[in-house]
Amino acid sequence: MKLLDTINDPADLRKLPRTQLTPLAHELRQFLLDSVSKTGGHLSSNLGTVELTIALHYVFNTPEDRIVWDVGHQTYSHKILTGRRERMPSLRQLNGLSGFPKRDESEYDTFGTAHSSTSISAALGMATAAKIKGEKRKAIAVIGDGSMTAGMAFEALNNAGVEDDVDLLVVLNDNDMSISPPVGALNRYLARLMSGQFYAAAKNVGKTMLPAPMLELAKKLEEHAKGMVVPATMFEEFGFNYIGPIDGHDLDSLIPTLENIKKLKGPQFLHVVTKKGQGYKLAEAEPILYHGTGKFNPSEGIKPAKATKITYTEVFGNWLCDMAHVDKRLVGITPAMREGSGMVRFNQEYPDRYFDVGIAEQHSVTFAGGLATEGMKPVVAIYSTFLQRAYDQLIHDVALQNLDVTFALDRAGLVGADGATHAGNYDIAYLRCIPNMVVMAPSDENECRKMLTTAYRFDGPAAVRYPRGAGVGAAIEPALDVIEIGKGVVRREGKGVAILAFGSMVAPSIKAADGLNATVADMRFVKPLDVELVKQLAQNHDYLVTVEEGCTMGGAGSAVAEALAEAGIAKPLLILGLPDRFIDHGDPALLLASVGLDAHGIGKSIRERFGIGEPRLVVNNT
Ligand SMILES: Cc1ncc(C[n+]2csc(CCOP(=O)(O)OP(=O)(O)O)c2C)c(N)n1
Ligand SMILES: CC(=O)[C@@H](O)[C@H](O)COP(=O)(O)O
Ligand SMILES: [Mg+2]
Repeated sequence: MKLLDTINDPADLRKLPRTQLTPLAHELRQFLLDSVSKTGGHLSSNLGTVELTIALHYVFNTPEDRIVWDVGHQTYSHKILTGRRERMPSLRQLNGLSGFPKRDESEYDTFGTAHSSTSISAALGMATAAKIKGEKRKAIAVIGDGSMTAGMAFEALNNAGVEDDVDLLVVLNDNDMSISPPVGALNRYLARLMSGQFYAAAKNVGKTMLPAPMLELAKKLEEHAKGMVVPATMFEEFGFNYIGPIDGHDLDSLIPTLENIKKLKGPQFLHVVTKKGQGYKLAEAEPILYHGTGKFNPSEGIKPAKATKITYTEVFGNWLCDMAHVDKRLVGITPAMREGSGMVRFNQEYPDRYFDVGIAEQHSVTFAGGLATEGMKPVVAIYSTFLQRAYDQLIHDVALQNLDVTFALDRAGLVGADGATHAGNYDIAYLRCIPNMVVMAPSDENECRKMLTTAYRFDGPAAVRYPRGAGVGAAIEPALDVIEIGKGVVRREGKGVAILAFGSMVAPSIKAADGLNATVADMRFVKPLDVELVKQLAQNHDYLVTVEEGCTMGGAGSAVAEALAEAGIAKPLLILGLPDRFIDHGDPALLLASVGLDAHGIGKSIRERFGIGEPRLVVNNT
């Protein structure tokens, strides 16, 4: 029997002798590779945290001690060791295991994560609660070097470092990678800590320039460095007891260190060094490719995808390069999502105008604002869900000053396997209420390109929101043409019912309209809304329907309702979109169908609401 099969919860793990942990790690790594290659998922980060996960559950008394995993994309080993091994084949599928920690999935998932850099704040909250309630337990935040770049992580360190009597441990899992290669001064600093050069530099500086007491300090630094218990200026300055760096794949190093830390009070900081993709050569060599995978054969590795339809992300990436070619003022900004946002080619072709600012959505928006004040033309490529982080910056630092920033909002609407945390359901509602903003939603790839150009040429803040994956397969015109701002187009003439569709919902609405003989308008603009078109459709039809892949509350349908009310038009109006609940992970088409946003669902909702019968089957008897 395999060791792994005997572990149904961490209590079983803690019964094993230390000598069995290394064989267990081998089994776990093999299980991960087999399992993720069949389901898809976040592979490299999980392969890199096998030993760390075993060590944490072995040393600490989970779930009594709380572990908060930052982002949570590295928690598959944690799921396997906490009673969910047999559910791994359902990972990220409808009604299956989530790809992230979820409080309602297991008591070991102490905090829901997926957006990065929240773990230290949450663990500090837990440690503080334990202190107030007089309960003895550790709260442990496990955070990656990429996630450590976010302001929020530093806000938490700043808060925690002065709390001498909280039982908090921050484990920095430093694999020298974000999704893409890591960026910024923090990364440089961590690299210096790891190489020990920092201490050599301190010593040299001490010898040549420093007065006697500082020389003494430099000597101490060197001594500590040799003993691997290194005072790291920055984390110590924040008030943490810094320990490390230690090898995060060496259980003989991890376990005694964690056992020692367990006895210490106050904020502790353990710096662990791991390798993304550890143990699977292909992932070690290409951690970016294996960060998030589909299904693949582990003995062959990921094969280049067969040419299928171009994705919206690629439409954006190509547009960005074309626009940069004709306008030297263009700068492209990504908060740590170069690959996902389609900016690899732009990075290669325009390295001086490409800015990966780290996982720093707030900064990315204000940085763009600053660039715009100087006449540059910033394009911020950002996932709809991550722009939520920068809402104040969007209002205060861009829109209020009417600055010329283009927002390319990827992953708008349901995203599928990543689930509710990553779904871009709210951007229409949160953008349309901001003065000065222009908000567009393309119905196909060609319209997307035109809208990006329109947003870019518009002298003010403008957003184009487009979904994950491919569109309808429309031919893309190479020209950089604009469309008229605030104008929709009628795509199908019909009678009785007019469907006012936005973005990705235009295609299924047209299909639905065939069975209803309804009119369909591609509204194109959420803001400014084409009020004239709304009035005209209201005049010529009995019923109006709006359809959007966004929350119905405050969304594009609400905009239409407001316009009708403003014009004093009373017309039966059905608003279709995403309901007022979080929608879990699963296949995107199934998810859309489950909320009635496929052609069948749209047609059905319209018939039911307005009492329109099924289309009669015409039988040709001749
Ligand atoms: C707020 C936010 N922005 C962006 C992301 C997308 N994202 C997920 S993992 C990741 C890289 C994290 O790097 P690190 O913490 O070092 O973990 P690793 O992938 O190296 O294991 C990014 C950018 C996110 N989840 N949350
Ligand atoms: C964990 C995380 O936030 C990212 O890795 C995310 O899963 C990427 O999503 P896409 O696959 O849509 O780029
Ligand atoms: Mg990392």
